[in-house]
This record gives sequence, C-alpha cells and structure tokens, in this order.
Amino acid sequence: MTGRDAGSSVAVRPRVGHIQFLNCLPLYWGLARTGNLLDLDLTKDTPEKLSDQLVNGSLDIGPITCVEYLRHADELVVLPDIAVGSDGPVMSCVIVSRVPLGQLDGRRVALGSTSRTSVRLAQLLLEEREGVRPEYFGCPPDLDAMLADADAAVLIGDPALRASLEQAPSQGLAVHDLGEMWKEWTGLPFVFAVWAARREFVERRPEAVAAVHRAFLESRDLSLAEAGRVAEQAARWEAFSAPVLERYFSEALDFSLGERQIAGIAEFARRVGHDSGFAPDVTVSLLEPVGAVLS
Ligand SMILES: C=C(O[C@@H]1C=C(C(=O)O)C=C[C@H]1O)C(=O)O
Repeated sequence: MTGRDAGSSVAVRPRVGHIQFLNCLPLYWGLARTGNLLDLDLTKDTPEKLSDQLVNGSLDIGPITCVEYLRHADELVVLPDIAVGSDGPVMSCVIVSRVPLGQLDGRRVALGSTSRTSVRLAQLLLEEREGVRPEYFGCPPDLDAMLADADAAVLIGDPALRASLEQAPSQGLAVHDLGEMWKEWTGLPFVFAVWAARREFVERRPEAVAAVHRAFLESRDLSLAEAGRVAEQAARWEAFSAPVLERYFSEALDFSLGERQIAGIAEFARRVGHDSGFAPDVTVSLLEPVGAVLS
C-alpha cells in the first residue's frame, strides 16, 4: 500500500482514524492479523475527535459520525460496505432513564459529549415518537454524574455498554436501545458512523484509499469469522464476558453499508436535516472502484 506524495521520494502512510471503543475492535483486530496495521499511520480516539480531525484535514481517511458526515458530504467520499450501525438493538447507543420516556416532557436529559449522531437520534425519537420536549444539556459520558442532574442520559460506546449491562440493572433504571427504537419506528437499519476519505486525498492517492478500504474489509471479515476468539481475547481485559462481547460483535453491530443502510441514512437526513446543518435530501457519494471511468 505504499504511496509517494508528489515531489517526495519517501512513501507517506495514509493518516487513518480508529474509534477506541469496543465497537470497532473487530475492524482493528484483523489489521494486526493481516499485517496491514504497519501500512497505516493510525490515530485512536473517541468518535467526535476523529470526526473533527477528518473534517479539518489532519486525517486522510477514517470513521466519521453520521451527522458530521452529512454536514461535510461535499468534501468527503464514503467507503462502500463498511460502517458502524445496527439493524435492530445495537446495545451501545442508549437512553438510560429513571422515568418512562413519555414522562420526560420538560424534564432534563443529559447528552453524552462523545456522540454527535446518537444524541440527535435520541432527540428525534423523544420528540417525534414519544411526543415529549425535554430540556437538553451536554455532559461528559459518566452515567452517575449525568443522572445527578437529569432524569435521563444518552450514552454511546463502552460507557453505554457498562450502563446497560451493569449500572442500570443494579440501580433499577430503564435502558432504551436507540437502534431498536429506530428499527421499530422506521423498519430500517441505522448507521451511526461511516468510513470516509477526504475528496482531495482520493484524487491525489486513489490506490492508497483503495488499499485502506480493502484492509478494513479484510480485517472485518476475518474478525467476524473468528468473533468467538476476538471476544474471548477482549474479555480478558474488559468488564464484559466473552459471550456478551461475541453477541455484541456478531449480532448487535452491523458493520455493513449496502442499500438498506444507505436508505436508513437518507431517512435520518430527511427527518433531521432541516435543523442539523445539512440538506434533508443530501446524497451519500460512494467511492468508485479504482480505474472506474468517471463520466
Ligand atoms: C454503535 C456506536 O456507534 C457510534 C455512535 C456515534 C455517535 O453517536 O455519534 C459515533 C460513532 C460510533 O462509535 C457506539 O458508539 O457504540
């Protein structure tokens, strides 16, 4: 996957982002197995930081939270067949609530600061599906701190898994899964994050983009074929059991991006675009195979 920038004789690795939550472990694990990890200049961080870095050009390729992708769709090209989403319960994008959701009208709801998409989805579902208008405020993603000041909290990633699997059951709190609520409401999968490359990088280094894309697809396929092993190894260092992690990786999360997932993105854009900084009919532009004739 070598590539040389114009005027330089030194190959420059593509600068690629990686979400440091367990949800993306299956995309990373296989990179180590195939050796492709060595060909990437990898930055691990939380999704909102990686999204900013891709938008401001300090990364070339990486995961970007769906809302930020839609805001910057003109500058980005989406890699096909890879995403972080769910076609039903996702387990790690949730509203944790002390009271039934229908009673949140005028009550305080804390929105976890690492999320851009789930927090917007939660607001949409609360307002349009549950018919309530809570008062929202942003907050670091710590359930106890959030609920010290609110009746419900929106969390993503590992803190959401901990909240759903441990804290909520032990504190008698209800957990509402955002992937499940969206699926029940619309019949569609939900895409929380896509992988995108900066358009100018695609123009300058098309082979490098294709190689990174292939590396992630291979990694994902290998990890999902061996999901039991990935889960067992991860469980040694995590608070979650191997069977729970295996279910999370292979049943809850949907790492694909096909027609139904793109229809899910379009439906979300249609419902929230008007007040979220993008056109409700924004289209997802997918990476063309290298060598494809562009008309
Ligand atoms: C499934 C998840 O999807 C994520 C949710 C995001 C968001 O709400 O902005 C961003 C990236 C993904 O990590 C998760 O975090 O658990």
